Amino acid sequence: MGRSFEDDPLTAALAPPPNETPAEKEAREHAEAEAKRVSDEIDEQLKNERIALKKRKPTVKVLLLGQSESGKSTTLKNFQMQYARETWLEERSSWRAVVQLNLVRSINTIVDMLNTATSAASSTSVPTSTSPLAFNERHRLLNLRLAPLRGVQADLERRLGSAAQEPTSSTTEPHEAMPPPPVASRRPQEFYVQSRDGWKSALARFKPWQSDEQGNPAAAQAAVWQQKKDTEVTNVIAECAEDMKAVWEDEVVREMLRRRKVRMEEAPGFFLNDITRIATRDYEPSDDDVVRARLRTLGVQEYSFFIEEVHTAGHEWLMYDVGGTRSSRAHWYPYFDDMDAIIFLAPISCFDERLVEDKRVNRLEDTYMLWRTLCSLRLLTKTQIILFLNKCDLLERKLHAGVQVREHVPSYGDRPNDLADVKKYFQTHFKEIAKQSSPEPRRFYVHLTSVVDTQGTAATLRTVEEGILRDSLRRADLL
Ligand SMILES: Nc1nc2c(ncn2[C@@H]2O[C@H](COP(=O)(O)OP(=O)(O)OP(=O)(O)O)[C@@H](O)[C@H]2O)c(=O)[nH]1
Ligand SMILES: [Mg+2]
Repeated sequence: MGRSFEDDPLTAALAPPPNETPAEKEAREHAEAEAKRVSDEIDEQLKNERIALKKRKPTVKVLLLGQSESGKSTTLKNFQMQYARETWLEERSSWRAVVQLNLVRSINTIVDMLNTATSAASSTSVPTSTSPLAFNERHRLLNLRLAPLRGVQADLERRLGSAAQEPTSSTTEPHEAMPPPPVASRRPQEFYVQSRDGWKSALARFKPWQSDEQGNPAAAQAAVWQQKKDTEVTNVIAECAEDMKAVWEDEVVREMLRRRKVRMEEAPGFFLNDITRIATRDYEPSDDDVVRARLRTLGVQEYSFFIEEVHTAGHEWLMYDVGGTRSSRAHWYPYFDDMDAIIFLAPISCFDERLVEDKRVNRLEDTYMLWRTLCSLRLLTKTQIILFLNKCDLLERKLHAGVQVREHVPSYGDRPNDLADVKKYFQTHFKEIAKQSSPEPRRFYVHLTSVVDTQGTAATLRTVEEGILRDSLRRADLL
């Protein structure tokens, strides 16, 4: 049986009092009308907010993928430089420590080799197929005079936030099916920083003193200590400038590097041709220096910036930069289902190199494998995937130096070993992989890039940005 009106406690509580006077009734009705007016106002406000929210464009999310050293962080730097100029300028001088570290590491690598070579030269009398390198007292002196740079490297590494752990090859045996070990795989070890907010927390230790830190004695003391350290490091580097230049430009050293098949110019964070400019007491990194500076990424790091547009209020962009070594790739997957676009970096100059973390694997083969996997994922059928065939400048340099693609990529066959043909071949190959592995037909977006060339990259980024935005808005409307 249904309950009567009087039985319902809520209705009873809201009902007017039974012995209400006309004045009380009038006051009550007035209060109720006022409450309704306020309630309607709130409803209207909520409705407007909902409409505004619907009108507001969604955040654009982009994931950068590719093997280690493919250029993901460098692409992100280009986006920052172009669209988050203020943050970029705030951070720029903090990159000095990274550039200094890159330079010092390169010199220490050469000095290490020189040490080994000079002691071997003085202790061995075994005849070699090539004439012995003509090391002399000058080389021994250079070794001695550059010794302080070891302390500088250790200090910079410690302060940048993490012990340097280089990914090592799981085996030293060459893979049977692979061509001989690549010349470019012998390179200086590099340094990485792991932090949730990417390079920000690493660079924070090198930020100039902020006036808003006044009144905080601990921060002030830390800043004084940091400044003292910065000055010490910079002084040692400046004092070694002439010797660094001498060792890098030395003909015997160059010959030693050639014989050992070490191509310093192709290594990440190459600054040896800029010693005179960088090894000074008042060195300030330029935009190009920051773009070329190498700091390896571990984990997944999020960066946000706002891109203004002429006809709309603009959009917030969230970019996710990931570590590309094999051990980092497990972290990629959770980010796949929420992205508007993926920019995949394929470094096509690496056709004759092997993975640092596994010397059995050719870097181009590894990139093909990643690309194939990405294109085949059902989860990504609606995600725009943009391919950057990157490091075209290094590709050109290699071809110019006479490296033959067909010796490392047998399917290249008898095609001419020139830049245009090689680029065309790779482009077609990646397109074919996408076509064969995609579960549904998808558009092939490709750009031939050298992301260290900031001007050229700026134009590419504008095209990419417009394409991603168009797609993202179309999908937002469909939802
Ligand atoms: N010459 C040349 N160097 C490049 C290019 N792209 C990137 N580099 C350099 O290659 C190095 C590696 O680039 P990163 O952007 O750090 O590579 P990543 O993909 O972020 O690597 P991980 O963080 O290890 O996954 C850096 O020193 C860059 O300056 C390019 O197109 N040409
Ligand atoms: Mg990176």
